[in-house]
Amino acid sequence: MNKRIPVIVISGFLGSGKTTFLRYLLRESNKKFGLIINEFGDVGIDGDLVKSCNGCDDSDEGCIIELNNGCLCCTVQDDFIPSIKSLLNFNPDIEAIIIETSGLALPLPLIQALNWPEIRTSIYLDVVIGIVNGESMLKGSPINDLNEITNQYDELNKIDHNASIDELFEEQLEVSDIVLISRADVLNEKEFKSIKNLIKEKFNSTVPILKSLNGKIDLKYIFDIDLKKNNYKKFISEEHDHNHVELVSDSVKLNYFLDKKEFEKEIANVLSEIDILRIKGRIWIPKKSLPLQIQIVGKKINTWYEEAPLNCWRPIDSGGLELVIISFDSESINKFIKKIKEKFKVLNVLK
Ligand SMILES: Nc1nc2c(ncn2[C@@H]2O[C@H](COP(=O)(O)OP(=O)(O)OP(=O)(O)O)[C@@H](O)[C@H]2O)c(=O)[nH]1
Repeated sequence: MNKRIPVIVISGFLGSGKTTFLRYLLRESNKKFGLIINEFGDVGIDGDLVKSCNGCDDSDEGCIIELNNGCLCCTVQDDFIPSIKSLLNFNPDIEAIIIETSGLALPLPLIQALNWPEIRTSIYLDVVIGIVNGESMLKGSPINDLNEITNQYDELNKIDHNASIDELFEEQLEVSDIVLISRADVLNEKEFKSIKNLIKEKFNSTVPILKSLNGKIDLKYIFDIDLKKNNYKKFISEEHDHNHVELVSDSVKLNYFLDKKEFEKEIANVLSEIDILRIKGRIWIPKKSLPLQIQIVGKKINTWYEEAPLNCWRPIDSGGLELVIISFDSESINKFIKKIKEKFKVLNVLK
């Protein structure tokens, strides 16, 4: 009989640090993983960022499946089960499967699906990791700048998103066997402890709550069997609401010339006028051999040069930009795209 393959689930709100942790895990563990990367937005930036870490090159993509449908928990039958089957069929030598859920996915339906008859003889759920943005939790919310963002929507008399964000956050943490507090590098000891206590009290949690410094943790918590709690098991038979935080996303490609400094300055200016939840993508700067990776959470801008896979979009002979933008409503995304077209020396807009 075949050995069952362990499955590791990584969850956490948008921008909490899931891909950063996954990249660390892939680089540091000497294992062959199959990966399912679920993203919100039609351009797979996260998948591109993990390809180089997983030892897969462009000709070996069978071990990474990218699902850009925003919510794996809603497409279990159509996407998730076939993805698990395909990983197992094409990569009989994988030692574990890692699922990075989108920041909007409710982990419970996914966890329950791992027990479906079609796949449960081949795999088993090993550990659920919940990641929390430590910097934003200092302000009392899983999202950076939530107050500013909700003020904007209150003014527009739109919707109150707090309830569903809280529910999503709660479910992500309730089912976790390990909680990682990201951005521990920018927290002092007192701040880390206060967030840890808050999580412990709120969720009556006895699971390990660890510091994650740019994804770095002690990996014995992932691979040491004795430390695992199977915390999700107590929720497995419960009926849960399947309400979602309503978000929208769009993407933009532009041909333009800017350097790194100018880009960061201009984008900070745009973001001082418009609140956007999450932006990711890359820009190609003329004469630079590597693209500049762009990661923005709230107003926090992070950039670095790193290769992108050969099959991703690139401008032909000039500089260019490709961004995925995620927000609570399309109005602010449209405003954002309009602004960057005005501010940057755009040559043409590509769709
Ligand atoms: N300083 C610092 N930055 C971090 C840390 N973890 C993540 N980040 C940054 O936070 C941003 C978002 O991190 P990601 O790992 O892409 O977050 P994510 O949860 O995968 O985001 P989504 O895919 O949008 O849900 C990036 O700019 C990261 O470099 C950390 O521990 N410290």
